[in-house]
Amino acid sequence: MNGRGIFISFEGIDGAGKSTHIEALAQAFRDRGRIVTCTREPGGTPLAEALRTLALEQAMDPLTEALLMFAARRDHLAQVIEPALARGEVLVCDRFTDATFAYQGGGRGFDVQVLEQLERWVQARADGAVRQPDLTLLFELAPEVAAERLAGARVPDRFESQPLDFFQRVARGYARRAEADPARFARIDASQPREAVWAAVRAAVAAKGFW
Ligand SMILES: Nc1ncnc2c1ncn2[C@@H]1O[C@H](COP(=O)(O)OP(=O)(O)O)[C@@H](O)[C@H]1O
Ligand SMILES: Cc1cn([C@H]2C[C@H](O)[C@@H](COP(=O)(O)OP(=O)(O)O)O2)c(=O)[nH]c1=O
Repeated sequence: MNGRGIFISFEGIDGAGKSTHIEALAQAFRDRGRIVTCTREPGGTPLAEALRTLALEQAMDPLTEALLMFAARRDHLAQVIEPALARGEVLVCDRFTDATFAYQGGGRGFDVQVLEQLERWVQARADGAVRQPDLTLLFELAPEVAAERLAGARVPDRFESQPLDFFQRVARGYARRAEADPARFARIDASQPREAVWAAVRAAVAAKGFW
């Protein structure tokens, strides 16, 4: 059963606990009869996954890194996100543009005005509006705690191996985005036990009237 298209993004620093809940949220929508696409950024199409590998493994200057993120996003929007929303499906995405503002803008210190221009170009919809998620679940957790959770959990990539102060800047970048658009964001205290975090995710989705 399809309804109106719903676009939900998961955001937060590495190790905040996003991946732990994404599939459960997708399943909860499926249990309510919805068709769900679970996807991620950078990635989600063959081209964008190739760009992801480059961005996560190769050293590059900050503008190149930002352009790769937006190039991957453009392909993902055109091939996957916009078609799924047009079909009235639910699209759950592990990170979207807020991650670029947090990691490239906050973490790397890249010019946020340039990112805003890229955002307007890359996310332009056919009707001229700028595509944004309908709901962004922002998992907030102290970088020290996230680093402890990640220690030993997986091999760190080029971002995960950054020092704590990088993630403090990333977290501030996310907070600025949330403050600028509070209606879109649900800020979730990710320091709670898994069950309490899951309850907060469900409550945020319910508060939007999505089920
Ligand atoms: N609420 C929680 N309390 C303690 N550990 C958690 C919690 N949520 C997730 N974890 C663990 O923390 C680690 C990082 O979680 P993950 O979901 O992969 O984070 P992310 O996708 O945000 O990088 C994993 O080992 C996961 O099992
Ligand atoms: C979408 C996006 C991700 N990133 C970074 C954040 C993450 O460290 C990394 C990959 O995200 P993620 O999929 O969360 O990594 P993992 O599969 O290891 O959990 O890319 C950016 O720097 N900018 C962006 O625009």
